[in-house]
Amino acid sequence: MDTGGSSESPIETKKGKSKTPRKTKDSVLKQKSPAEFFAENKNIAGFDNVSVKRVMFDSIANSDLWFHGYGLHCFVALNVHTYGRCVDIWSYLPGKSLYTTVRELVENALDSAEAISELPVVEVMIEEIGRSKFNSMIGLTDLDRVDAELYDDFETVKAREKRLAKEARNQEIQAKNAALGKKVKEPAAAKGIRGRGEASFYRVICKDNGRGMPHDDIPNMFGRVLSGTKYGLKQTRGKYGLGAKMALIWSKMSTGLPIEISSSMKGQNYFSFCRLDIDIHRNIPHIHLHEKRDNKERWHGAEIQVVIEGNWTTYRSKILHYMRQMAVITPYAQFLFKFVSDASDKNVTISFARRTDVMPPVPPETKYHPSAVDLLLIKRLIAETSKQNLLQFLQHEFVNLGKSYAERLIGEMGPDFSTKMPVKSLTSQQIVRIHQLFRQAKFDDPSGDCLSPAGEYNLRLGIIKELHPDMVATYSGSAQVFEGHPFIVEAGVSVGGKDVKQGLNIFRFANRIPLLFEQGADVVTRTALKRINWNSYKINQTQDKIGVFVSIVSTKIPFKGTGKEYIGDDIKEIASAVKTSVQQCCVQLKAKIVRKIQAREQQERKRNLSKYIPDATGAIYDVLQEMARSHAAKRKRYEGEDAELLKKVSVRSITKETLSEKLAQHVEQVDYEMALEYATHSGVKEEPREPIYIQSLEAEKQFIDFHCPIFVFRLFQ
Ligand SMILES: Nc1ncnc2c1ncn2[C@@H]1O[C@H](COP(=O)(O)OP(=O)(O)OP(=O)(O)O)[C@@H](O)[C@H]1O
Repeated sequence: MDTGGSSESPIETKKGKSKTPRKTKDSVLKQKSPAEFFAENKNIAGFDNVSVKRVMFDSIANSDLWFHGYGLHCFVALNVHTYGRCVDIWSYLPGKSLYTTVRELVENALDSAEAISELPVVEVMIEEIGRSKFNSMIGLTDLDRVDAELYDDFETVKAREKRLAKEARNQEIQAKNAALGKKVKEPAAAKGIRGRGEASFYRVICKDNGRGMPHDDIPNMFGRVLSGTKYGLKQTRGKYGLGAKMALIWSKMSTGLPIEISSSMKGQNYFSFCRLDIDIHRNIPHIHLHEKRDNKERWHGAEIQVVIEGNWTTYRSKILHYMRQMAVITPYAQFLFKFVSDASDKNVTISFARRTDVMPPVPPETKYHPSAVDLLLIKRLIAETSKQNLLQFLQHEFVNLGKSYAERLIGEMGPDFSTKMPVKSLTSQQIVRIHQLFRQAKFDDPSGDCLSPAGEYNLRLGIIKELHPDMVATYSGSAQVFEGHPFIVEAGVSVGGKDVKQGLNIFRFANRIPLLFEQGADVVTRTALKRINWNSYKINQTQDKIGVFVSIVSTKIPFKGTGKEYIGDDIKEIASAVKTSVQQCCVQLKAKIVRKIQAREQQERKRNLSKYIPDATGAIYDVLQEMARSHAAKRKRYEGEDAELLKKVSVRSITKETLSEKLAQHVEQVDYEMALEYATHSGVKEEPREPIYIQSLEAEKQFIDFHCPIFVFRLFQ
């Protein structure tokens, strides 16, 4: 009989004995530790390591280079997209990790200093480590290459010839251009093919003056994924208990080196030193050294040191941009950033000085809002509460739930519930009922008391210091709520400035963290691009240099993903608050812009009018002379007759009307209205105010010579 040999039926051996069915590989149940999961999915935490390189198709298709350059261990896949004659090559190279490591350490440093209300001082150093140095650090002998073709930076004879010919051609073009007096581009440094095996290891050190860590907690804080002190309902930069561990996981994966932590808390006479790595499979710290050392200097804070593979060349500007934006949103902190390399021309030292001692208050921890909890959370709160009965539980574990409202809610829950019933005795169904009611009932919105926004002052200060704009307006909205979580949006809009490109320059901050990636999908970008009618505020969206700064703080920032890169556009409360805040800034700016336009127009008209200064001078001179003549005629009349009256003969006031009339008569293109307007703006009133008694003809001349330039100056200043 044919058994069919189906995979479901036991396999018959030749001797007719049955064998235990062999399970296919993918049906074996496995577990993964959180550390393993994040090691395999580093990209969700911002440790993406895929690089994309666009290459001319022709230049690689028939070339050995293709196979040598990308065909070995670095090659992952050839992207199916072709762009004209180019293809994208996706390769597994250390990418964003250096940036994310710096970011995670800096944010921890700031959280730590702010938690003890200490004005933060954060020092970051990235030291480039060449391959030889790295090898000697790990005790690996530096070997010379034997089989050169084995390496991904190997250049075939053909490829070398081609490159040299191209370089020679370029030089020739440059020389020709120079001879023709054309602009000559700086020749690019002779590239060759840069080996990916060159220096790409970095020691990252971040030191702060924060609160430090308790000695015994350090291993778990750094060696156990998803462990941290920032899980409560509180506005902090950190949230997931992941960042520092990801830096360690990446260091373990790329260099195999452990992380080193030095830390001391205020008043401690020792500091803790801990060197550890992480047991990825068990998600537990693997401690190499953990000891207390003498703290002679009595410093407090932490210094974290980690060695990772990375990419400074590509991420240099992102890292510096991040530090710069951090300085904008944290002007009360002092940052020192250093990049140190063996090639001293690559070294970078930047310090961002503290610009204010005004620090936002430490955000307090708050309780959950009834509309923001789910079933699991209610169960957890019940398990953790110290309150005995249902009424006390509702009153004390949630915000905006007073005694009488809690009693009304319990009444509404049904006959099975009572205020005095022990909260720990609630059944699963009863908890579902509470949850349902929390969803349906009305509650006052949570207040923003638990939030600590950067403050309009700090925002404005940061913008002015970093961008030197021509104009800036800021706005701080009141607390609002999404899904039971309070949030505050603050915004700043600037026009003009240093190093600002034309069009919209968007700066996003969430819980005082600058967000630099995934800009296109972010609520701030979308709002600025699509929902603000810039023209109506007299701002030209494409020509003006516009800075849009939006800072959102909340006990829960609805980031998309754990990488904290952007806030989606799908929460309507946030989208609308962002729009209002930006609009409010624009309204303020519009008033300034209108004033500026008017001043510019007036300036312009004056500039135009200044062409007529000589004519105007003549006209004014005429007016004054006329006055002097009439004065002289009077003098003549009284001379020898009435000495007393003669003494009183004065030069009468010149009025702006007289002046304007004369100007209009004598100055081409200036009519009476215009002259009057100018005379008024220029402050020409009655001149001279007091009668002037001129005793001689010489004095008359002096009067004219003195007053004529004054009028001209007033008119055209
Ligand atoms: N420089 C530091 N000073 C004091 N404590 C620190 C410092 N760095 C880390 N910690 C402690 O280690 C914990 C874990 O840090 P980690 O960066 O892994 O996560 P997190 O900051 O809590 O959250 P997130 O993953 O969102 O950044 C922190 O919650 C904090 O208690």
